[in-house]
Amino acid sequence: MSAARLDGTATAAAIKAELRERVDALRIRGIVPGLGTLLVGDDPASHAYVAGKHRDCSEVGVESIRVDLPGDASEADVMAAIDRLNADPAVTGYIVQLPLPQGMDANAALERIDPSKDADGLHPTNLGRLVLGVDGELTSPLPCTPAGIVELLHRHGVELPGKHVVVLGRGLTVGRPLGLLLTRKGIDATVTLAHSRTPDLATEVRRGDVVVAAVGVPHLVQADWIKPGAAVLDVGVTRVIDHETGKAKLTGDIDPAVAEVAGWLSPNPGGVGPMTRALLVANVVQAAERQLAARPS
Ligand SMILES: Nc1nc(=O)c2c([nH]1)NC[C@@H]1CN(c3ccc(C(=O)N[C@@H](CCC(=O)O)C(=O)O)cc3)C=[N+]21
Repeated sequence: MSAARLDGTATAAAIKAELRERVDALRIRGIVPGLGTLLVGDDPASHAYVAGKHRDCSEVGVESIRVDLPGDASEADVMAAIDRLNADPAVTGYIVQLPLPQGMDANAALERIDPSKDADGLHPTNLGRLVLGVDGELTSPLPCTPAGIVELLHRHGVELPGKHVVVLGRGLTVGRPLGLLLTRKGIDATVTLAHSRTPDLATEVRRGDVVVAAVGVPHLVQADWIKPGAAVLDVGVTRVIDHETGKAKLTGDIDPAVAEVAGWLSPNPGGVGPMTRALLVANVVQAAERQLAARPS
């Protein structure tokens, strides 16, 4: 038996086709959605991610506003760039690409973002609304990876109400907000949020009907940790040098043998990554729709 594929590439393509129609409808009403990205420094992985985001935007008719600062930019430079993105009417939503260079206060940067333009859903106001349970079409954005995971499961018919979801990792962009989202009314999962100080990960993971691994430890999750038939989502990415080719290879948190036990498995690449990007574009389009709704008629 081999797990069925949670195909993020195909699902993201379907979401982008739906978004294109919403973008066309906005353009008719005179609103052009635009995604801004603020990237500090020259980390090649971050550059590749940002380029991918702008590629997605061009596919759906969303404009791109790209701001790149050198690695030696000061915190004041970053704050000033954020203020300009807040003020730029062409930018309906934007992200500050993380991580910021060593020593820079990422939380201060996130707090400076206009919450109505927060395409990552990581501003404290929007994280607070996630806790309060305020969201929906015309209210506030959800963090992209958690929303992408829920959407990926939903569109493959994997039900969450009453299920036990084990999340590995408590990071700001995935684990922490995913736990909050999954336990909300309407999604109704029971969540175990495990992390590097959890004593016996294998025992925790064995309880999961759904397992989400977002820790960045290559092939951490073993086949004998998985309840047969469980849905397994591989979020982590680590660049590992392949000993045969000598080249860096993207390696997920899930051991490949898990495919023999799981009922569903998200490939990596091609799973959660493309969903994160599609939900980012969705947040930008939704921000533009909120602008339209707020416009005096
Ligand atoms: N403010 C902020 N928001 C983010 O959403 C954010 C961030 N900072 N910093 C870095 C992480 C990482 N991240 C990825 C998104 C998509 C893929 C993705 O689509 N990956 C492809 C493979 C790409 C490749 O081959 O290099 C895939 O999974 O198929 C990867 C990584 C968003 N992040």
